[in-house]
Amino acid sequence: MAAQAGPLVDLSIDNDGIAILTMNRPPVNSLNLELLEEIGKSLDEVAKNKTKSMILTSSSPSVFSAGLDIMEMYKPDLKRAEIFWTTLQDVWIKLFGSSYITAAAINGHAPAGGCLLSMSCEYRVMVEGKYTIGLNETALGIVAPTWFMDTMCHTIPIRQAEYALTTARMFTVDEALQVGLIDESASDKADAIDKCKKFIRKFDKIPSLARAVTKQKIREGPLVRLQKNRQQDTAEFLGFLKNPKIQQSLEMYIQSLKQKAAK
Ligand SMILES: CCCCCCCC/C=C\C=C\CC(=O)SCCNC(=O)CCNC(=O)[C@H](O)C(C)(C)COP(=O)(O)OP(=O)(O)OC[C@H]1O[C@@H](n2cnc3c(N)ncnc32)[C@H](O)[C@@H]1OP(=O)(O)O
Repeated sequence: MAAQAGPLVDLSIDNDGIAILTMNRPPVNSLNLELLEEIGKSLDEVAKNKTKSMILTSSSPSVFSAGLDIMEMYKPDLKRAEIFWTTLQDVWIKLFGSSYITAAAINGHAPAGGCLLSMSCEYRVMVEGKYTIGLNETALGIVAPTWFMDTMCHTIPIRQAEYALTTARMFTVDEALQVGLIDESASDKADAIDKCKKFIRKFDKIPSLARAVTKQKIREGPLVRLQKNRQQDTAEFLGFLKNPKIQQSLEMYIQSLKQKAAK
């Protein structure tokens, strides 16, 4: 993977007071520990500055995020793996449970953890193209954690979520629109950001405390479930990493990604 040039995230506030959080870990914004830590810090900053809303996007021209960095799971240092997993849990709790308005401008592929980040926002606009979005864990021989599943069930009907999760379904932009996995499509990133802003402006006349408490109450179930089971969830993740069969599957998957990239 290319050496990192520049900061892993960019957090800017536009003239309307909307925070734009851009992931910047080329080539595919795979979520390693350092990127997750930076996303977490940015979410803290948005909350601390009482910014009314945030749009999550990517600096890549074709990938929103490739999901978790597989190298964090392949033959890992277990201490680092534990910190990696708890940092991912923290990011999800901060984003899914945020009081400010959130939207994702999905300007490219969004598999697995990339799909999770976008589903944790309140609104999704995806750029048209040959991009796909979904939770593909079962195709890798992995069981998506319960909070990944909960987030999908919070986004699309449970019947569709069960079918998508068990079949590792990756949705095209049109399919995602049809099932409600995304709310709108856009012609390019600028259009996606504009559409996210239009969504955010819908709340101009809604009292912000009522909006925030309503959001947090409707999201309370999945949040409480993870908060109560955090240690067990982490133990399951570490147990999964110690399984030789899983390590073998990850090795094969890494090889297939590298072969595809070399073509
Ligand atoms: C019983 C209860 C058990 C509970 C246990 C809990 C277990 C849960 C564990 C894990 C959960 C995991 C969720 C995840 O997020 S796993 C990650 C899944 N992600 C993917 O499968 C996506 C893989 N990537 C792609 O499909 C493509 O890269 C794509 C995003 C579509 C972009 O395609 P393209 O632009 O053509 O880029 P390349 O494929 O050429 O890739 C460029 C280089 O980037 C490397 N790469 C890609 N994805 C990843 C990744 N996720 N992690 C690390 N590295 C990645 C790829 O190998 C290329 O590298 P190189 O240039 O060195 O060859």
